[in-house]
Amino acid sequence: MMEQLSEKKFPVNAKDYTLYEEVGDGVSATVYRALCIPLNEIVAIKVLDLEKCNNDLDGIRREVQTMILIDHPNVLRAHCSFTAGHSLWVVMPFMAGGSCLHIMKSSYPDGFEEPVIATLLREVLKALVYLHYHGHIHRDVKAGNILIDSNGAIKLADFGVAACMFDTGDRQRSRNTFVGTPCWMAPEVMQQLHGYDFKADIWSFGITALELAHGHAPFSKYPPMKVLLMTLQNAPPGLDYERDKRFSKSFKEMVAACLVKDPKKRPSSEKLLKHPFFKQARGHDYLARTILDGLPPLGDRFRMLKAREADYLLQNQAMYEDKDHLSQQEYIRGISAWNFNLEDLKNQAALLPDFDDIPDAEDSSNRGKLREGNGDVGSVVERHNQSSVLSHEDEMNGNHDLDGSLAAFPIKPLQALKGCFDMCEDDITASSPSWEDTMQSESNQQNDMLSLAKVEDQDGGKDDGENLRQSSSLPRSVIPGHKKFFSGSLLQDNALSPKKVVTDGEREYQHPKYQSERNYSGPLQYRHKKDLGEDSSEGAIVQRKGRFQVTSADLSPKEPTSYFLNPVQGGSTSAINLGLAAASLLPTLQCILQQNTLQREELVKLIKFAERGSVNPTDLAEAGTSDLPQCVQEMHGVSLNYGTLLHPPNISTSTLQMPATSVRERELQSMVIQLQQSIGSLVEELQRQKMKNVQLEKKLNR
Ligand SMILES: Nc1ncnc2c1ncn2[C@@H]1O[C@H](COP(=O)(O)OP(=O)(O)OP(=O)(O)O)[C@@H](O)[C@H]1O
Repeated sequence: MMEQLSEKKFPVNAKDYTLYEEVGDGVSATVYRALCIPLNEIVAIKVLDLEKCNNDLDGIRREVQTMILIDHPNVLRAHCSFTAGHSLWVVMPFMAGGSCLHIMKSSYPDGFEEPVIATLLREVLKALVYLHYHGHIHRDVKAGNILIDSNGAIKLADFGVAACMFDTGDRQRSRNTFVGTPCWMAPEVMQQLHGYDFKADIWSFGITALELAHGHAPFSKYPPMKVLLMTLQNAPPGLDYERDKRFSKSFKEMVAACLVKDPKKRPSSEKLLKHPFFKQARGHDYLARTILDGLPPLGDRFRMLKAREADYLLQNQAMYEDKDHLSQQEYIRGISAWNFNLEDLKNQAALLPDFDDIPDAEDSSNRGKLREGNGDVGSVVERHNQSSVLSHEDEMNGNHDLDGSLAAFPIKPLQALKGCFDMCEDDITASSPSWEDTMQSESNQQNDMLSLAKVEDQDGGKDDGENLRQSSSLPRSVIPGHKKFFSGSLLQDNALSPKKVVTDGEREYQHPKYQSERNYSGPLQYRHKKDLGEDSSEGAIVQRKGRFQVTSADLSPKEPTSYFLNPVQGGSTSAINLGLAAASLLPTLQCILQQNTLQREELVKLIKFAERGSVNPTDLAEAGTSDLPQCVQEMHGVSLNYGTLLHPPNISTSTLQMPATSVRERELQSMVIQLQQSIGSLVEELQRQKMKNVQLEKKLNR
């Protein structure tokens, strides 16, 4: 099928297509059913508003390129792409069933039955095996990106084409933007301290399994900031409470194996594919018979869902008053498709109401298992940050007061690290040691290439390790007149950017075959170690640095981007609309943002410094210790004051004889609290300015 498609020449001109009804939308893209007139074929066209993604056009170009070159039956491949006015059109096969999220929303609000889930997930996993093998991290695995065609065939969609959509120039410069969707995002991606690899997709896969089982992802009712905190602090979600009785032990084990906070302990996609849970997976026709049968056409379903969303928004308008600069629609969508950075996240969260009063099964599931493995997180906050003391019940629920959470945020990464990376095997509460052990030893003995070949055989797909090159050559004919797009390697440029940052103490492998692989802007950022014979299941790090640790200079196109990008010249839509009055605020906002970023960088330095454990209490007592991070030196006076507060002269001898490590820990924590407070006030200021900006913008638009 894919081969046939690739033979066809899809025209790269808007006039050759007739757009029909809308069948989906994302952050800044709308998807239409359409007719390709010359080929008389129904297609889907994703129309991206380039004005909303002015800052990473090169990244988008690469993502589309990837989508075109991909060749696997379970991965949605683009036929071609081109610009039309200020939009980018991506032409794809039409997946008449829509996304699993849409199907659940319209017909299975409480999730699918287990055999359906196993069938869906096995197809997704095959896609991940392929992508990971070829060095891609999908980064946005979720039910909304699992598409199904009229025959029940499954394809994983969306290569982060929209991942940059929310990035403004400032955000890019802030160098700490996340991409992905908070509910599905792995803790290490949130932490941003050690880089992440393809195991991040395994976490998202586990969350997607829960989403398919319940009809929604864990924590999906919460604002992003809260999701972030809950993911970092709580024990991983799982299938282990009352309403999950209907699910088998092997399903529970499979989910538990994916949702381990330490990425090294998560199985690779290949290994996971051998999990007994997938034995119950069936064929395409089973899906067509079960979940597609009787569904209205995709366009009608989409219209109904939109109408429901609009109703909901209307009913809850009061809740959102004065917060209209937040995207209400996106929030109601269940925070799917939020691409955000830490600072924006805090700002957004500060403006959202607290939803803690909504009872939720996931919360109750967390009762009793919270703090396992990272039990000190909450207590540290209680000891050291009076402003963010949490009630016991809230803590047990993982339902921290939002303000408290915000206030406490900067202290958390330091603590949460313990939870994320020192997590013991107990995390896999329901996990069967027998499966894990068996898989581990099997995997160690097996030749990865052989097992991969087996997987591909099942698909009838081809993968002999040369696939990347083969697939690179396949679509050369797809876009006439754009050969330069395909000349040379798929991963042609930017790989050896002199600005590439390698995490301390860790090397970045570059196989000669992939030496020209890019190192930023999207999933093609990492290298695979298989060719070296290293076992990827042991967490071989293929990516040490995400696109968002790259400076704006790195992001400047390294080759002409005229392929589809001529209409866009930078400057966000909002900036264009601001007008003079609003523009006068910009320097202030930029200044605040810059300060904010600097503060954060200092914090990260501090955290890294603390991790290295090189701070010694006496060092802290000596002013001007030169090798301490700047922030430690600057905070020196504060640290001593806090030290006095924490250990007043009349406290007990046992406290005075506290081990050096805990003294050091306390001192560092007090510094972090100080930094946190100044960040807090900067964030507030930024927020005030943003509000003003929005009001001015509104006035101007009237
Ligand atoms: N080829 C397709 N056929 C049918 N429907 C599609 C197709 N591609 C996308 N859709 C629908 O459109 C929705 C949005 O598409 P897509 O995920 O690509 O946009 P996005 O802007 O990247 O969104 P997000 O950021 O939420 O993932 C999908 O969830 C799906 O329901």
